[in-house]
Amino acid sequence: MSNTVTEVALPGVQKVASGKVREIFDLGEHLLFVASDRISAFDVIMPTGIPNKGKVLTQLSKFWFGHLQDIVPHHLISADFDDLPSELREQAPFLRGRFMIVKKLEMFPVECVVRGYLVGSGWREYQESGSVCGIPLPSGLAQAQKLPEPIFTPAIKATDGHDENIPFSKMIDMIGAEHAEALRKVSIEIYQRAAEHALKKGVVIADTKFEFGLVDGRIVLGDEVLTPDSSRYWPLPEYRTGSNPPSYDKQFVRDYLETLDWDKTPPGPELPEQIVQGTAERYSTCFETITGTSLKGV
Ligand SMILES: N#Cc1c(N)ncnc1-c1cnn(CCN2CCOCC2)c1
Repeated sequence: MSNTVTEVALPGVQKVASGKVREIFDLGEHLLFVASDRISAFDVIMPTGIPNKGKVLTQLSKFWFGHLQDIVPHHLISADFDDLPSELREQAPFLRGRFMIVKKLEMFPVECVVRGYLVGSGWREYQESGSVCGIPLPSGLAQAQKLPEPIFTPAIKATDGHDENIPFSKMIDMIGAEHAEALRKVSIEIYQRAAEHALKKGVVIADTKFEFGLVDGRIVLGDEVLTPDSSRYWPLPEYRTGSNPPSYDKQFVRDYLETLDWDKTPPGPELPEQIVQGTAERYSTCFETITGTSLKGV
């Protein structure tokens, strides 16, 4: 069984990008996205992986791409093992379930963030200014309160790797008003569709980040989509306003790390087996709750 925590290298395939938990490879006509089992907490990658995390996040993206394709086309071509090139099927069996073959897009250099609830950096900014990313909000909102309407708060990837919120006016300067307005509209629409579906299943999707690109001048949804890595997932039964609600997927890890004398800088501490197994169960339960299907057999 390969180690799906360390960076993936694939025979005869060029790696074009590497992120905290994913790698991107060039297959020639298409790209190959590979999701590892790495997990980060407090922006630090843990040395211990979560079994099947990469598979869960890949299969969740596949589900959401299908669920949203009547609103916006997407870049996913296949996540089926049989569609991999034969040398990868033979030499990288660990890819099963944790990869996406995607169309090459002309990417917009903007992260399209939609916030449905007042939490995180948005809550901190609201406390100081009564607004989020320059968007004025009603007074008297509580932490984690559902916003009257979802808000669109674009961001760019700063040189240090962190996300930097930008005003919508800067997004217009970067990509033009027509594309900026189209991305804002479609981002809010697909967030609302997904949040409504998840809520019926007992899950709050508080906010999320989309990425888009162009193919033949048409807007196409890229990246991963509506996963617990790109979104805040909260279990509805534990949702309360007035504090930071527990994360559906990462709370076990966060609570454990808070018991340690760790300064939240790398390297992260090893995770005990019961934290690993409990988190793995949360991810597979999350997948089954959202999709209504089992991960077995993927
Ligand atoms: N998805 C996808 C995709 C694709 N389907 N085709 C070509 N390239 C990419 C690609 C490669 N890297 N990234 C992340 C770029 N982000 C942009 C916003 O800012 C953060 C970084 C996307």
